[in-house]
Amino acid sequence: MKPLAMLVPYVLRYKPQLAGAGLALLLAAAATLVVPLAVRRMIDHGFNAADGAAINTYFIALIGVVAVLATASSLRFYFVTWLGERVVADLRADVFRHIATLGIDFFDRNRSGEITARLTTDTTQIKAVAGANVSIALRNLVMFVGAIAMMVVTSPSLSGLVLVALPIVVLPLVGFGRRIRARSRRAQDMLADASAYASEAIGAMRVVQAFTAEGSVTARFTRAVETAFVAARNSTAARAALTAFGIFMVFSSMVAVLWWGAQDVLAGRMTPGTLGQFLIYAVIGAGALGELSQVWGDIANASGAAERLSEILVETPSVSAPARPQSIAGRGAGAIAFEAVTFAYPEGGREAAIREISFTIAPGERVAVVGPSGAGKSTLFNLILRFYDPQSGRVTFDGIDAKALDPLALRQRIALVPQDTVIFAATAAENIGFGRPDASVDDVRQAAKAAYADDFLSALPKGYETELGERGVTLSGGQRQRLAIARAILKDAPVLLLDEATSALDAESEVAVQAALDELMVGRTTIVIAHRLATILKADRILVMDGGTIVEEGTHEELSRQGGLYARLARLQFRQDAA
Ligand SMILES: Nc1ncnc2c1ncn2[C@@H]1O[C@H](COP(=O)(O)OP(=O)(O)OP(=O)(O)O)[C@@H](O)[C@H]1O
Repeated sequence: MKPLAMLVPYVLRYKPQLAGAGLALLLAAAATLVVPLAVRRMIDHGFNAADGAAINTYFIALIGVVAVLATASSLRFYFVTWLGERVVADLRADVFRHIATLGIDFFDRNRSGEITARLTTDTTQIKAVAGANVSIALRNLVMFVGAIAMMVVTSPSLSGLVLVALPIVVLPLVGFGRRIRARSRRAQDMLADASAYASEAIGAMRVVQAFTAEGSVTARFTRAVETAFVAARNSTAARAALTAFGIFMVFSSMVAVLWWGAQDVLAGRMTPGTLGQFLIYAVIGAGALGELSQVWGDIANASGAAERLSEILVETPSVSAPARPQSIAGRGAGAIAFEAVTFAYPEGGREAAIREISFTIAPGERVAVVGPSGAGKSTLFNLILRFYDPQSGRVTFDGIDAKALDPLALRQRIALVPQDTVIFAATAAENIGFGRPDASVDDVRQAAKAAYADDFLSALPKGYETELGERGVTLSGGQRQRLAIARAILKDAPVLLLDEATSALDAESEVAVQAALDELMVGRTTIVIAHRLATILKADRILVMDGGTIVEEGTHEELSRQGGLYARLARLQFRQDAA
């Protein structure tokens, strides 16, 4: 049950509720255990006493006890369920916070659907346990211990018999619990697999339908669900066996003890009332043990889920700030340099994506990076943003090694306009203010104006407050690009990384996007992965990449004259649109 230990610090944050739950629990248990005492008195004295008043007192007292029991039980339920919900809410937030700090390589390695499943289904499993089941388990544990104690008080000799039988019942239960945990872990893994596949397929439904792949996608999902079912069935079978075993062992040993007690009563060594009282305690104890064995299964389940969560929590960010990071002066000048940088992706096999690359870009310089597909252009961006650290060489920002910087401080000084703009399910204003949540409405509007996005944004049904993204208005390609540019303008960073879209826009959008970009590039160090001739012509310098190295460097005229890779690309590949 070790994985569940991770929950302890979470539960301990809420000591008052914990104390409330504990108190209610003890009260309820005590009330339950008082009842048999009254029953014995009734059997042994009550029925042959002529005094009806005594009987009445017993019954009234009994109602009082039941009232305490009812109140305490309801309080226990409330506090414990509250704790479960609270702990899981905290846990979810913590796991997400942690995920957000992890290096990009973590997201290369793990499917996003799989991570989401851990955040949702695994935590739900834990909620069931941290809430209701712990409550049931604790109640039954207290009841069990209480019942045993009262049995000893009632009849030490009969209790001795019970205590001998106990280990025979309990020890196998523990073994079962282990088996269940392993199986449940597997069931959760399979389920996460299925949901990861579903979210991938649903996200790509356009492509799925365009290729009429509905059938094969559905078949694959069905298979994944089927595997998850088999895993769940195996785990359930183990739990069912546990339940049968638990109930049989508990009740058969009780019957044996009862038979023994009956002999004592017949021989006159024990009053019938005492046996009755003992019997009720035995039923309570046995019932508690039976329930415990069921809950044990649930707890084992949750333990599997907790294990999956802790695997995420122990992941350490591959890129993090050094103990004492150096600081960039003020806003930063925006000088970028690569010094003999070699880098291979963690998942990319042994082949380096870039090799021994060196270049210097002065503040305010405008550099175009060109090269065939797979040359390593995007990898340059990944290293400048410090999504990864190079295996050898250094990447510097204003002369400081990126590894000596806090990645947050570094990224705050870089604005990225990616090839495909991600629009979040949020309002247009929130989408633009993404990198600067504190920006005022006015700032957002200014940025949108500069990005030539104000016209179409103002024309939306609710203007800047219109919901965009999955559940809202869909923007056209050119509009999305201008929104991304507005986002970058608002961020106002000294360095701009621009991954030019390969797809052509219609002439009018193209002009707007180009004008927006010109606005954005003013006064910033700009590195652009260029696909358009117009962009390349405006660059101060062109870096030509091929196979992970820089093969040519110069201006358009110089490189065209050389008649190398650039001249060939310029002829075949760069879009020569107007503007
Ligand atoms: N996350 C990754 N994990 C493993 N390998 C990667 C990863 N990203 C890129 N690569 C590999 O690194 C090499 C360089 O890729 P990169 O994306 O930098 O090329 P590019 O020049 O930007 O190409 P394109 O113009 O097609 O986008 C390629 O061989 C690619 O397969």
